[in-house]
Amino acid sequence: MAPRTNGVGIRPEETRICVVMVGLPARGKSYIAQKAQRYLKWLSIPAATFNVGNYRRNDAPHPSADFFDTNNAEGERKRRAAAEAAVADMMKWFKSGGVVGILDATNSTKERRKWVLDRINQEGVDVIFVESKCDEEELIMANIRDVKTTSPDYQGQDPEQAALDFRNRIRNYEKVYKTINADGDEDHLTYLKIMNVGRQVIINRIQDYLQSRIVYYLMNLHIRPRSVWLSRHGESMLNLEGRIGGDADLSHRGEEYALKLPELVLESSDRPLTVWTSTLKRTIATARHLPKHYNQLQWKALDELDAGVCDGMTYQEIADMYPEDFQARDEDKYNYRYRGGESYRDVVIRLEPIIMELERSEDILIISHQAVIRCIYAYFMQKTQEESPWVPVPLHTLMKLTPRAYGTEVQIYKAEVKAVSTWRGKGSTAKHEDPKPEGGV
Ligand SMILES: O=P(O)(O)OC[C@H]1O[C@@](CO)(OP(=O)(O)O)[C@@H](O)[C@@H]1O
Repeated sequence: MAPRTNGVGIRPEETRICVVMVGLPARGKSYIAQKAQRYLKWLSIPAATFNVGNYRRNDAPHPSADFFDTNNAEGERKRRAAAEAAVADMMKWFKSGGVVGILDATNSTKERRKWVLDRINQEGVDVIFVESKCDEEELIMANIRDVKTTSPDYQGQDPEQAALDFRNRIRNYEKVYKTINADGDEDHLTYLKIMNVGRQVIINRIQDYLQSRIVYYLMNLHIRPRSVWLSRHGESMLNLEGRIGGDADLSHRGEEYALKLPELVLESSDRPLTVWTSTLKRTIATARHLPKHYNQLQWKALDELDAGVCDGMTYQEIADMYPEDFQARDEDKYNYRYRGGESYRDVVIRLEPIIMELERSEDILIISHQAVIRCIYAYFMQKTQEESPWVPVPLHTLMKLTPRAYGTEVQIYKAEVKAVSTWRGKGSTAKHEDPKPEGGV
């Protein structure tokens, strides 16, 4: 049999990349590492982050700033041992099928980068350095406040003291920090240098497909404050009948939701949003009462999962006509592809440009469909492929997702307009049933 890709163009058994983060503390490295990991896993590329700080904490849980002074021999030894332990674990993880390992540490000297490169190359793994360089005081201060005062290093300490100590720690790093290729003798390295979170980027010797995809994704990230709003369309005529797919109009209650939506949006935001809908009537109709000055854009990629030959059927009709398919879908809902239609995996792949554009943009409201919203929600909330196709996404509910340093905050706004439930539990052929309490929104 010909070798198969995992649907996103890579052959996992032939690819192993280590992304080595570089940069002073409080430059958003962990944020970048966490985002990259989440994105890759969402695309079914096995990815994991190895945070050297976590290894160092085993040996030095609450170090003060002078621990990080390069003249402190004991500190130096412990920091080096932590880096070694993280790299060793990553190598074990690669042997168990890992594809992209992310080494989250400062790696801020040439010597350390040389050591990391030699150590990792010797195992046959490619290295790409990703440096986050930032000299905007405001961004750095926000990072100090946001992340470091909640860091386990400063647990139980006065936040003001913690911030002061943390600034001294940064000073110690600054004494020895060398940006990549500052002296022109690191030109052989594969690297991406991101300045002031995307304002300027330098790319050097990026080699293959997966590396360029990672770089492309990271180039699109920004950390300006913003949120993403998600809503399904208002209840449709087919929802009322428990029929899937189609291109139906809104029901009477669906129209009511469309009228209520501007109010819900204004309650959740004081800035104008850009609205993205699918190309289907029910999402366009749901968006039509939003303020005229909101830009609107229709995306084919936001259309509902294509149910192929089952389009327009009820779950009962599918179970009667295609019993094996009905069962196969329940057994592996993420991978099951409707005859002549799509799987959740297919939807994720077609949503990739949406995610890329979302990362580049600021406040966006997406009005789409049950399966599509589940996939976008899974990206932000790190839902697994087993969980995501079953997440309840009720009608007439607006969700606001706000990316934070270590995850995504969710706020829910419910319009008080009744609607049927379109959630379906495993094995069930009910037209409408209440979602099980676990998970979802
Ligand atoms: O994957 P499941 O759970 O079947 O949910 C997807 C289904 O949700 C529905 C409603 O049942 O979405 P939508 O409300 O956008 O029409 C179907 O069209 C779609 O096939």
